[in-house]
Amino acid sequence: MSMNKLVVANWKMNGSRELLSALPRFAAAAGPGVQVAVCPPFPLIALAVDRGVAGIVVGAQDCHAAPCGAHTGAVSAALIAEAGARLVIVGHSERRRQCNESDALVARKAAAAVAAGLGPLICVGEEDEGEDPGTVAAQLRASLPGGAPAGIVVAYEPVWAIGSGRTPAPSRVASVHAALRAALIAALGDVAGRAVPILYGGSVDAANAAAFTREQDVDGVLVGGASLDREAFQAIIAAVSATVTFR
Ligand SMILES: O=C[C@H](O)COP(=O)(O)O
Repeated sequence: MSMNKLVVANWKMNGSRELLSALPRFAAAAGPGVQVAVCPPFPLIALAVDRGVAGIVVGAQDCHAAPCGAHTGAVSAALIAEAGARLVIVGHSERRRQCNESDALVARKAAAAVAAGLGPLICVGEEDEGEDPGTVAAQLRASLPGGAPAGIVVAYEPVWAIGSGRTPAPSRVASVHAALRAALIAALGDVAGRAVPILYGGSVDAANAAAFTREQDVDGVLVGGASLDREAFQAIIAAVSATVTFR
């Protein structure tokens, strides 16, 4: 049995057409059982897909909750899927903060993603260091789409760790992930709840990535700043690959 890992790059409002030339290098760094995904800004999604790099999944960073309509500047999940993306980040803390996105809106966006055939990567995380893991689990419960949604990924991103160079101890990440796993099992049932990958995000780098992904229920990492540096992201993929075990 393999224990697979997922390494996701969130370029945020960064990156360039030129940086897409690094995709083959990222794919080459992934060992067996490791899937790499890259989420560039919207204008680069179709370009990234058109590169046709085997082993790289392309994703978006947000979608609108409505299937279509008069929402100037917004992008629907269906159009993201048509561009060739396979997943979409929803509920990132930067959008929750900067765009006042609520758990209920995140849940609607996740539902829109599922309806369009995309896997929603739902982000949750506490604002302040040391908050009860139950707070994060409650945020996840309120951010999940209804029904029996397919393709969900969850990312635990403590807000205080994002872009700060500070990280929680791997054991703290493991305890939050355990609470998130329990919430997923309660909401989706045992089999579906256990199948959802739960990623850690927040100041992940090549030096700490392996320590997180060795923990129980840490199924990969969501990487911001370090994913913009070719060498750094390649090293993160390699470090996570080294933690994959087969038995
Ligand atoms: O989506 C990525 C996270 O916000 C983490 O960003 P960071 O790796 O720059 O801390």
